[in-house]
Amino acid sequence: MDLSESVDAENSDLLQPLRLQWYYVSEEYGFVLPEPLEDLPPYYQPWMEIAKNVTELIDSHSLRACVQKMPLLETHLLQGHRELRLAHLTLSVMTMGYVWQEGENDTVKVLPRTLAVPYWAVSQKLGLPPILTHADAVLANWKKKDPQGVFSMENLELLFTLPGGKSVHGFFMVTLLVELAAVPGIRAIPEVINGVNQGDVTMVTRALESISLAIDCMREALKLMHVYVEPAVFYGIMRIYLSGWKDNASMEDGLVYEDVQVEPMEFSGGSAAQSSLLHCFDELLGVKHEASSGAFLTRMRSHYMPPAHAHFIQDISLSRPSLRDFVLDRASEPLTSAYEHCVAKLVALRNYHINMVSRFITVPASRAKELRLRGEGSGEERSTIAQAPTALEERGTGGSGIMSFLKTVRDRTRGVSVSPSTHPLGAEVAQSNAMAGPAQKATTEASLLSKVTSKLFL
Ligand code: HEM
Repeated sequence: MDLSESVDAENSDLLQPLRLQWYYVSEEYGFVLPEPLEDLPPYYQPWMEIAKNVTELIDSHSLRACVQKMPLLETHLLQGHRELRLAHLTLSVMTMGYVWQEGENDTVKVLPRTLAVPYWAVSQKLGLPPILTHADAVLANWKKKDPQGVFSMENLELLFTLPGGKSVHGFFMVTLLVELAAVPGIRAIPEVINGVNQGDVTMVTRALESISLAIDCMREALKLMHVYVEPAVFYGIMRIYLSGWKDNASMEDGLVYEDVQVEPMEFSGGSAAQSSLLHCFDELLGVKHEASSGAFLTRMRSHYMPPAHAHFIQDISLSRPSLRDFVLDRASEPLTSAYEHCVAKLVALRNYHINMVSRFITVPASRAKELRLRGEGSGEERSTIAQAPTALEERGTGGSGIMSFLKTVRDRTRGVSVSPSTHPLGAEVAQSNAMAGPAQKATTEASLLSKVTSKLFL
């Protein structure tokens, strides 16, 4: 069975012990695609040649012309899941470049058939949308320079890049390290569910302890974003290439995929909201999201993740009795404390992320506004922040109203606590609330790296 197919009913019967391999989740890599292919068969070289040179072609304003001259290739020669994932990534990189080559003021209404037809076919086979997703840009876009070496920023390379130089490598590879840091927590999920089914309090308690440790490691890995990504470059240059054509004022009508469908289609841009990690932890802990943020997250899950991973999340949500009910029912102090730690760590992670979004989006957005109003700024600012698309100013790449969305999601996470007034990690949560961007700047790269790599077992 392929990762793109849904898990069969027999396997997903939760009376059997839950296993990661049913859902193509790796014990070693979690949701990350193990050892992605680097090249397609020779027939697909026209795609590879353009996709490998996308940034240069954008710089010289010639990507659109190249794509229009590209031959229309068949997709039936693509074999197996990894070839399809590489094809999707290749076509996604070309599409984002094609649409946004001239910035927000000269977008296109039609994606030419040379790109649209194979892109649609590959997307259908994978169950992914025809736009760059987290599953492409992060999960399937990596290579170790030294295959025997560790997963570290220095030893990781992107297969494909987009405009933004080193910050693009930083953004995708730090996100990859967050995915990898979560793996022990993902491995512990079946233990929690199977432990609850067997009424084994000790097993559930231990598995929850692994999960809270893994969430801590995710937060440590996330800190590297401040070291490897320039906020001005992220905001002014990179962000547009991640953005989509749904709820986007500069592409109000969406995009016509030529020879696929006459009517335009709308798709959200790439975002780590499409990562399966937090969806899994939310479902396990019983976090119930508020209507509109919940609808956004459900849309990300249903349409922007590999289907087998979305199925895993769904099966976690369906497991009965729920973990939270089990914790309340058993009233065991170590079990309750382990559950509360997970909730608190997840709140702390979301708080950290909110502060990061403020540094990478809110602050540069207000500077960009100021520059536009006053027409000032250094040469560097004019070549980065000042270029930022105005349509994305207050919206996430997925089109959401960023801060209120993120805070609502964080508050709902906090709300799942079984003893909110006596939060065991109240102080830690409060501290992470107070840690705004500049404070983190003071943390040296060396100390961050040593902390993270010492926990990155891989
Ligand atoms: C510079 C780095 C980052 C920025 C600026 C950023 C920005 C955003 C924005 C604007 C949203 C709102 C939804 C959307 O627009 O798609 C979002 C959501 C989200 N992001 Fe990030 N993000 C960053 C890195 C990461 C990383 C590394 C992860 C971890 C894998 C992550 C995980 C999430 C999750 C899970 C959501 C959904 C909301 C939630 O569950 O709390 N983000 N992010």
